[in-house]
Amino acid sequence: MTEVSLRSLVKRYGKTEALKGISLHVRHGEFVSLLGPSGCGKSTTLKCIAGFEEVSGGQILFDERDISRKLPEDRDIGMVFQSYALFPHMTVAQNLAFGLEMRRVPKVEIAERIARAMDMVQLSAHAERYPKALSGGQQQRVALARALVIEPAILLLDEPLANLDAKLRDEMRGFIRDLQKRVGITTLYVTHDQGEAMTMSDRVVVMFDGQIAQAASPEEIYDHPTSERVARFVGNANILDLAVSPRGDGQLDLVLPGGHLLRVERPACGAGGGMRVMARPEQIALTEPAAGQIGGRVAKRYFSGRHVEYHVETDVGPVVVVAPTTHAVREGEAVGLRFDPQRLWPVPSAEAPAEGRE
Ligand SMILES: Nc1ncnc2c1ncn2[C@@H]1O[C@H](COP(=O)(O)OP(=O)(O)OP(=O)(O)O)[C@@H](O)[C@H]1O
Repeated sequence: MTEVSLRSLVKRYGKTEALKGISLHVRHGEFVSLLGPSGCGKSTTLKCIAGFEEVSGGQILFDERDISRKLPEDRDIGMVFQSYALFPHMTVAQNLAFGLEMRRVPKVEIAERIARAMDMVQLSAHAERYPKALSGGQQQRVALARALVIEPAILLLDEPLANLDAKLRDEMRGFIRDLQKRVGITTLYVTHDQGEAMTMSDRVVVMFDGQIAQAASPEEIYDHPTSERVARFVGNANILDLAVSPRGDGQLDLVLPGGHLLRVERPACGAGGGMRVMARPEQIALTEPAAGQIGGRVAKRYFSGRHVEYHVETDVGPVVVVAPTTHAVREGEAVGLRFDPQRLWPVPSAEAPAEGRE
């Protein structure tokens, strides 16, 4: 197993600075997702690690070895792309054998390793088929087997599920994660799908504009985003403009329009500057009007089968609440909203007014 360290990595394409000095440490056997909108530099990061792109500055280390200048074939990586990139004129077994033959692995061992890899991706019966005789999901499993059969130190996956339909994508998430755990291989996974990143990863790295905005566990990213932008990108977030007053004991007082006072933890990321308050839709309770900390009126109601989403007009602006389907509130009805101070999270905001305003 291998650790990966990126140190102040810079990549320029002409005048475009695709990576603006990113630093990241990926531990032995860790599954880390790079998540962000199109053009934020996810694929460029992976290509630099793989050696398909030359870095413009900074270092890439595998364990303590600086591999920034090594050729891709000398980096000991396995890679899977969005397009399956299997050789169409070769059978599945031949596709897997290719990388091993290049590495001059003895024939007997090649056969054993192919058999093991095919078993790992549960496709042993398909070894003699050609790629076109396989479904998209099966082809992607072959691509995984081909990446793993060379027993690389690191596995790099660039949007491997993007070409699959929604149901298959869900199945493949679990499949890839289980396989990665079994093999115990250090893995970097690129996706713009936050559901994928959250369900599969030990750690999620959120990137914007060639920089890392936050790197943390899925739970930490979801509950404690370090900026409004991360809060909005990962899951649904109500960002509320409330009067925020810092206290001496490391907490913050939030004052609601009706006068209710909520005391919340002051996040380390909010040391100075403006603050807004994040409330996740499923963490707000819908009540009778009199029982709410603030009042509102249901403007829209969307039933999704699993839950109901309410868009509520309130004194602090529109608030989205997700409630169980047992709630039966109609559009136009007056409601109350209750916030759990433990679940409210202040986020620094460039645009928000300074702390302490009334
Ligand atoms: N070969 C290239 N030549 C010039 N600019 C490039 C090249 N590859 C990437 N870029 C630019 O670098 C930036 C980062 O691109 P990158 O492909 O890493 O983004 P991404 O986050 O992977 O996006 P996507 O999800 O759309 O693939 C973008 O502004 C892109 O236009």
